[in-house]
Amino acid sequence: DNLRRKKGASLPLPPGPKPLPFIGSVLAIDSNKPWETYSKWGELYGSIIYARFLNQDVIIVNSEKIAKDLMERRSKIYSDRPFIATVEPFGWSFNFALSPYGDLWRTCRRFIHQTFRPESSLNFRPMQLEKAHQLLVNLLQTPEDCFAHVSTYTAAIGMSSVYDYDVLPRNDPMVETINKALFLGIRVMTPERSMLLGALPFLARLPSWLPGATISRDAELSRRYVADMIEQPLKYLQDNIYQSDPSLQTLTLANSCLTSQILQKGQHTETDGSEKFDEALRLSTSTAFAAAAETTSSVIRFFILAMVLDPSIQERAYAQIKSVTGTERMPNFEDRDSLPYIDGIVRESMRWQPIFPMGVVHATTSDDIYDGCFIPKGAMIFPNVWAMAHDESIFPNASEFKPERWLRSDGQLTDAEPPIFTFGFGRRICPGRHLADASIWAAIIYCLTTFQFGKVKDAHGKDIDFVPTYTSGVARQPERFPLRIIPRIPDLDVDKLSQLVRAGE
Ligand code: HEM
Repeated sequence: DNLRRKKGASLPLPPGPKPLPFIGSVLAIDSNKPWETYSKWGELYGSIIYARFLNQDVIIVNSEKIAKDLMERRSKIYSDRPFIATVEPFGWSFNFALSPYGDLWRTCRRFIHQTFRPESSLNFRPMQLEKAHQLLVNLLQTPEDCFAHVSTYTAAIGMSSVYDYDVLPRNDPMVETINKALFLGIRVMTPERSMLLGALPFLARLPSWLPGATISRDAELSRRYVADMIEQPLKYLQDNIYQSDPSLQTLTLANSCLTSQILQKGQHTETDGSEKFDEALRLSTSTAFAAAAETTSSVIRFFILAMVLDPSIQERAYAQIKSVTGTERMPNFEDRDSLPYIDGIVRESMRWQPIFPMGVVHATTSDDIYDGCFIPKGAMIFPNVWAMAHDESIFPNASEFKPERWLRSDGQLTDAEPPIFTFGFGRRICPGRHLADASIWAAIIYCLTTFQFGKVKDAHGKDIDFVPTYTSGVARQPERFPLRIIPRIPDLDVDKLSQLVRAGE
């Protein structure tokens, strides 16, 4: 069973566990934390593992080197996405991040790339700082809604960079729609869960009035929320995109936003007005703002969690900020190179608890041979990003949040590559990573300059400890935890905050 024929030669599949009958192999995996099972298998079988789930070939990759050998160096045949049974029922076909490797994907990817490549992403920095300022105002006024404010911050950046739409400072209806739309889908979009649903497809088709038919009801709700999430911005665009006389066709959107860039390009290409163009426009805009929202906010929540769990880190960070920019102004992007400890924090916030612990699944489009082993066409490739981020030979005491691991003894950043693998691999690597990195840096530096994050205290002034818990699904983030947010500046109010921000501009 462990041998496959290719061009007459028998090559072994990579080592791995014996296939269990029927759905047993999928059920044997804790779908809340599949990376733990795969890491244990790694100890037995090595860094590249073959497993068969139902009738599906799966290759699990536990090392960054092998992930890059396959998905980057051989990206021509490792860039497909597999069929994911939960995509359609949950209304997620809007998301080209899950589309097969083909023409539609290529067009969307090109659209996104032109707006979010490194040089173009710089256009968004003033807007990102403006939103970070709003985040501080929100945290100052209603610190108890911290989690919601972080969502608003990243959704605001997404909506602005994609649609030039300014969200309300709080409780924006579009932001609420995005959050609702993503919440249900994220939980079932893992390949393991989707394979189970694929094997038991009747679950997705049970009438929603049947007691216990949660999946079917969730799917129906998710479809409705996703439709709203796509419709609301489109309606906004229809109402606002052209100046009052549509025959003038003059865009009123900011030049730098994704929609405007695509439309300008579309007006000069043969695809203008075609159905394909419209579809690519719809897919790339809705994917970009959905992909920008909850991902970036999850990283910021992990940062806040790390600060609450070990307050000494914020003190070191604040000491560096004070020594570089003083206390009379907010730092800005030009200060970034002089604040290496903050970059250590940014990198740890990405690495410590990767928000896509199993990356996003790839699939092969041809047979391949790696290290003498056969890799079949159509195999799912699972990059175990968690294992890569917790590789003790690269990150000793990996479960600790330690910004210094990125720093030399003189306090400067080492030459090590930042944990880019948390953004994926090869031709599918996250095209929003430059925007995300700047959003995370801006939020972190603004927060560290302004606030201390701490545990809630009991009646005797003692910290109340808590055990963090996490959401599960294709993306992961901390569940709400109790915290205090204390301004560093005495009597800080909105006016003082504005002065600091203006002085930093
Ligand atoms: C910290 C924040 C973010 C993280 C950790 C993250 C991570 C990822 C990962 C792991 C993938 C899959 C890569 C692969 O298949 O190998 C991905 C894809 C994608 N991301 Fe992000 N992302 C983030 C923010 C963003 C932002 C801000 C945007 C907005 C433009 C974005 C847009 C996309 C798109 C469009 C794809 C699909 C790419 C494709 O399939 O070709 N992401 N992201």
